[in-house]
Amino acid sequence: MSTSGAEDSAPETPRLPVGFRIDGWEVGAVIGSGGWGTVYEARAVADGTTVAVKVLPTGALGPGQRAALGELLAREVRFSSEADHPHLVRTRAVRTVDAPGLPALDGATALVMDRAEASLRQLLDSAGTGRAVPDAVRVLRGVAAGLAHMHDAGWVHGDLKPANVLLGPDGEVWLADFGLATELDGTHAHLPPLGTLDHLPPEWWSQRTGADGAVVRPSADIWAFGILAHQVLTGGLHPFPGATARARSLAAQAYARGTAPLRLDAGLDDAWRRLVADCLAPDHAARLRHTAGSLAARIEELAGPPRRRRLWPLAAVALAGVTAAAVAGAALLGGGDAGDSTEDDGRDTPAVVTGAHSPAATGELPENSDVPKALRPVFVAAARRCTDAEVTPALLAAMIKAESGFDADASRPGAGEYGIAMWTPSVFRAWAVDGDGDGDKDYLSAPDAIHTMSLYVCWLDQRFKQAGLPAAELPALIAAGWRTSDRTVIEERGVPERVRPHVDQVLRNLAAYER
Ligand SMILES: Nc1ncnc2c1ncn2[C@@H]1O[C@H](COP(=O)(O)OP(=O)(O)OP(=O)(O)O)[C@@H](O)[C@H]1O
Repeated sequence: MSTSGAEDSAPETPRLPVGFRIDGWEVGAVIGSGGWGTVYEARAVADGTTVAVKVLPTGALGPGQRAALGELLAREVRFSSEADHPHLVRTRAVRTVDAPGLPALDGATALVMDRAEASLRQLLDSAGTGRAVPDAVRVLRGVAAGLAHMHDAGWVHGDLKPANVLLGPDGEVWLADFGLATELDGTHAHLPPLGTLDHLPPEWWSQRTGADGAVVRPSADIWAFGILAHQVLTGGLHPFPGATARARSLAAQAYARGTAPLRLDAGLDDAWRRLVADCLAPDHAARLRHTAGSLAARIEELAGPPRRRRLWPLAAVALAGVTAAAVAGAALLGGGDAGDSTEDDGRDTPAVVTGAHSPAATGELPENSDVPKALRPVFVAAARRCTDAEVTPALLAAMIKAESGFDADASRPGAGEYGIAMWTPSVFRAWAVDGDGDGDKDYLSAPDAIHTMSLYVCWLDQRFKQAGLPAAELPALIAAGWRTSDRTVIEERGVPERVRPHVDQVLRNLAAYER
C-alpha cells in the first residue's frame, strides 16, 4: 500500500503467534509489515504448501482511520479476489481471523497469497547503483504486462513502486498491493489522497482533491512505470534529482512546468531512454499515447531476439582504481548486461554505445596532466551522466581545479562552501547523487561531489542553450553559472565581470586538459 499519515499514527498491532491457524493455514514468521497490515509466511495444513498471508486488522484503529482502512481494505480484497493473471500476485483465499484472545486482530481480514521470494525493492537495494538489476528486461516486461492487464480490466493500480512488485520462487514477476487499486469510471477513477511521493505524477500536485478523493488515471501508472523502469535500469537511481522524496517530487514538478529539463541517466541506451521519457511525458495528455499495452509490446521488441540491444553499464566506472583506459575499454565491449540474464551475454557483440559520450567524444584526460590519477575515472564517469557535448571530463576537472585544486578537504566556511567542488550543502542536497555507490550522498566525498556537479552543470548547459546564448561560449558560461546562478548569466547574457578572473582560470585549465 502506501505511505500515509495513518501509517505514522497507527498503533502498534499485535502479531499472531507462530502456529496460529487461519482456516486451513498455519501461520509462521512475519515477513514484513506495511502501513496497514502484516504479512506472515504460512503453510497449508493439508499439503504443506507455502503461502504468504496478509492480515489487515481494523479493530485497534480510531474511527477515522477505520473508515479509511475499510475503504482500502475493501479495494484490496475485491481486486485481489478478481485478479487473475500471471503477472498479478494470486490470492488463493480471503478469510476472517477468529482470535477472541487477540481483540486487535479478531475479525481481521486475511488474504492468503502465493508466496514471493523478495520484492523488487529488495533487489534494487542489493544491486549496485548505476548497473541494471539482474533480469532487468524480464522484470520490466512482467510489470508492463501486469499493468496492461489491470488497465484492460478497467482498473488503475495507483501505487506502483518497487516495493509493490514481487518476485516469485521461479523468477515470476507479480504486481502486488492492491490497496490503492481502483476501478475506472469512464477515463478516470477516484482515490483517497495517498500514494507514494516518489512515483506520483506531477499533475497530482496541481489537481484538487474532491469529496471522492483525487482523480487517478491509467496515465498515473504510466508515469510510475517510467520512474520504476529508470530505477530498474540503473540499479535504483531516481530520474529526478534530490536527496528526499519531496525534493525529487519538486524537481519533477519543475520539469513538468518546463523550468527544468528531463535528465535521464546517461547510461541508458537510446531505445530505453525513449521509452522512459515517453512514460515521463510531463502531463497526462502527453502520456495518453503510451498505454501499458504499447509499452509491454515495445519491451518485448527490446528484449528479443537476444543480442540486439545493449545497455551501457555505468556500474563500477565511478570507483577509483579503474583507469580511464579501462573505462573506455568497457565502453567499447559493452561489458555487463542489463538484459535478460538467461540470454547469451553477448560479449562478442559490439555494444550499441549511444549518447554524446563515447570516449572519443568526451576526450580522456591527458596522461601527463595534473588531474590526480584516482580521480580521472571519476571525471569520466561523472561526465557520462550528461549527454550534452559540452560537459566533458576535461571541463569538470578544469572547474574542480579552479575550485579546490583537487583538495577533497577544501572549505570556505565564510562562504559556506565545502569539499572538492565547493558545494553549498543546501544546493548539493537538492541535486545529490551517490557517485561512489556507498549508499550515501556526501559533498565531502569526491565522487559524490563530482557526479553531482556533472548533473548541475548539465542543467546549466541546457538552460543556456534554451536561452539562446552563444554555443561557443558555453564552457565559460557554465563556469560562470556555477559561481553565480543560471539566472544571473542569462540576465547578463554572458559572463558577469565579477567572476571573470575565475572563469578565465577555468578556461586556462580546460585548454591544458584538452590538449
Ligand atoms: N505474497 C507475498 N509473498 C512474500 N512477501 C510478501 C508478499 N506480499 C507482501 N510481502 C512482503 O511483506 C512486506 C509487507 O508488505 P505490505 O504489502 O503489507 O506492505 P508494503 O508494501 O511494504 O508497505 P505499504 O503497504 O505501507 O506500502 C513487504 O516486505 C512485502 O515485500
